[in-house]
Amino acid sequence: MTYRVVVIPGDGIGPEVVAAALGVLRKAAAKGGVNIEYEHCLAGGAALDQCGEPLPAATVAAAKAADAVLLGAVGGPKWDGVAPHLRAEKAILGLRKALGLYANLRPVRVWDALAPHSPLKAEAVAGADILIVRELSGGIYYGARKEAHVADAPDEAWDTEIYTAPEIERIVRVACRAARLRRKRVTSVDKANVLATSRLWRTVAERTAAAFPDVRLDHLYVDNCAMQLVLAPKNFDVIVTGNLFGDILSDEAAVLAGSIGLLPSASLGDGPGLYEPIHGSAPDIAGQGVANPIGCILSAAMLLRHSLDAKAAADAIEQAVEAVLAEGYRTADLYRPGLTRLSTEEMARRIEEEI
Ligand SMILES: NC(=O)C1=CN([C@@H]2O[C@H](COP(=O)(O)OP(=O)(O)OC[C@H]3O[C@@H](n4cnc5c(N)ncnc54)[C@H](O)[C@@H]3O)[C@@H](O)[C@H]2O)C=CC1
Ligand SMILES: CC(C)CC(=O)C(=O)O
Ligand SMILES: [Mg+2]
Repeated sequence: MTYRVVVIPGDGIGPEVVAAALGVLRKAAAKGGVNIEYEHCLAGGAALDQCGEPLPAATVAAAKAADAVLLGAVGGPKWDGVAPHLRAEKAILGLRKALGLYANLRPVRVWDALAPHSPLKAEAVAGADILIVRELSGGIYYGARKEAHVADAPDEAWDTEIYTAPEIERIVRVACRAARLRRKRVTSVDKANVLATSRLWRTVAERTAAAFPDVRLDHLYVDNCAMQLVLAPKNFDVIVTGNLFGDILSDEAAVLAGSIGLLPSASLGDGPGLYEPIHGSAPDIAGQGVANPIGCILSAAMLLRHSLDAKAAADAIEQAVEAVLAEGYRTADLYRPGLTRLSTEEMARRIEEEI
């Protein structure tokens, strides 16, 4: 059988990390006997430049027909001035919606080789292993908003957060199922002391988790969670939360790992999955060959595991990443004197060799 993977490099460092990840994916797939055909598609600023819209219908159609999608990142200052409906970031939100991707899995793993160099206390982060389960197709990113993009100066704007019980139920179920394969703890994060959506979230989370008696559910307000994540990360197993809170907390959790360039993600629904590093297009370092490709490479491993049923190939990538870090190879974001500094491309080649 031949799998079909749509590749969307996007903007900024997106094409750099995707090229790196593709090399590693090809190597792991070849070694594991997994046949993959690739189709490159446009989205984001690159699509805006070439087609006049951030998410061409052809990209959506190709993604829907594929087994999985590998994406870099979209957006950047070049396109920040366009009308809101043309923003490059609309591509990512549109693609997630079109593919029905409601569950965003963001594993945060602190590699042994990196804990000693953490900006946080090494003993606090060493061994931390958290899975953030972020609701991805609802919440404030998708609610109605008033946004003035007229010539007159605006003096009011609003965004709306709507969550329904079925949306909360299905994401809490994902979190509880994931916890069963881990340390059987789910922390549901909300702002139920203020927000109506959060009070619904808490009630539905309780009700849903009751069907998983072997899983311990607790609740934290998001502000406290933000603090506990850096103070006592080892107290967390699975975190389940809404779209906005999950977006913010996962960037924060990247500090535990050492760099946002390390964190992968899988966005899952009932059809093809979308795999992307959690970072954005990093315009400040784009084009310099210094971006850390490991988040995108580990996203490719998640793609193999979740969409192509290729566990051995996924494991091979993760083991190679661990080995290369243990051997002291680092991109600029994690470089320290005494270690070996590699470019984006060199890091990918080193991981390929390790596989
Ligand atoms: N999924 C996506 O396509 C996302 C797109 N964006 C877009 O990306 C653009 C830039 O957003 P920012 O807020 O600056 O977030 P960002 O994640 O692109 O960058 C934040 C910081 O992390 C660094 N960084 C990010 N990825 C890195 C990597 N692989 N290796 C080393 N350092 C890395 C950057 O250099 C920067 O200092 C914006 O247009 C934003 O809307 C932001 C987040 C996600
Ligand atoms: C367009 C944004 C919602 C993308 C983002 O920051 C993310 O999904 O992490
Ligand atoms: Mg984000």
